[in-house]
Amino acid sequence: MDKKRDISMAVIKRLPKYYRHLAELLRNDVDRISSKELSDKIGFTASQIRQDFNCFGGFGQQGYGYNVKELYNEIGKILGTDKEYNTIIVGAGNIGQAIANYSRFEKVGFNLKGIFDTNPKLIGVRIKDIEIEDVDNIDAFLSKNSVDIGIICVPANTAQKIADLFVSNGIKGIWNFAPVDLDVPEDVSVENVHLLESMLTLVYLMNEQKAK
Ligand SMILES: NC(=O)c1ccc[n+]([C@@H]2O[C@H](COP(=O)([O-])OP(=O)(O)OC[C@H]3O[C@@H](n4cnc5c(N)ncnc54)[C@H](O)[C@@H]3O)[C@@H](O)[C@H]2O)c1
Repeated sequence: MDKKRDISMAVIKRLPKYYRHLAELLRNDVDRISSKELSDKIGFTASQIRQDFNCFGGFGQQGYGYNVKELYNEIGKILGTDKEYNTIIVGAGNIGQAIANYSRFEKVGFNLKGIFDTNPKLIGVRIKDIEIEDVDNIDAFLSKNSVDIGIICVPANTAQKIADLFVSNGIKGIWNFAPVDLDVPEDVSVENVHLLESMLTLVYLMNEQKAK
């Protein structure tokens, strides 16, 4: 059975948070946890948690609470962290370099394979063990290397061009940091990280609190 079928985006968006908290419980050698204890830890209500888990078959809660390791593995499978993903970054400026230097991604199976830019001052510079290449080499690179996720860290006015380049080379996942809505075919998934939108949400929430 396809467990992901008909699952709402709201539930899917909560899964990474469950996954992160379960990883912490595992690091702290916690074997079992009830939905009430998870609720105290995560902040979602216990009934919300049970409802979320029921979408995926309930994860076989028996007796007292959930088996943390099993729950962690199951949620990992649903999210797809039981596989590894090859990634490339296009745009090696502030954001691109920050992502390239963030070591946690590799620990959970996101393997950075290439970094591309147009700036001659950056081409040839190494970030960790990867040399930044000219973006003109990207077609050749992608014809030789299998890449799952393309990460867009270029200015907004070139982001669509880079997305088109990814799509034409068969990349099916795009992590987009540029503040534009990309136009891609249906079988290509895009996750936008629009920092300004996030900041505007924060400001809205702060002002709402003040108004109470
Ligand atoms: N830095 C932030 O805090 C921040 C916040 C929100 C959004 N963003 C967005 O993220 C993106 C990157 O931001 P940044 O601060 O890292 O910018 P940046 O100017 O530091 O880096 C952009 C890099 O893209 C390269 N580039 C330009 N055109 C290219 C092309 N066609 N192919 C390959 N490389 C190309 C540039 O040479 C540069 O190195 C932008 O769209 C920006 O709006 C950044």
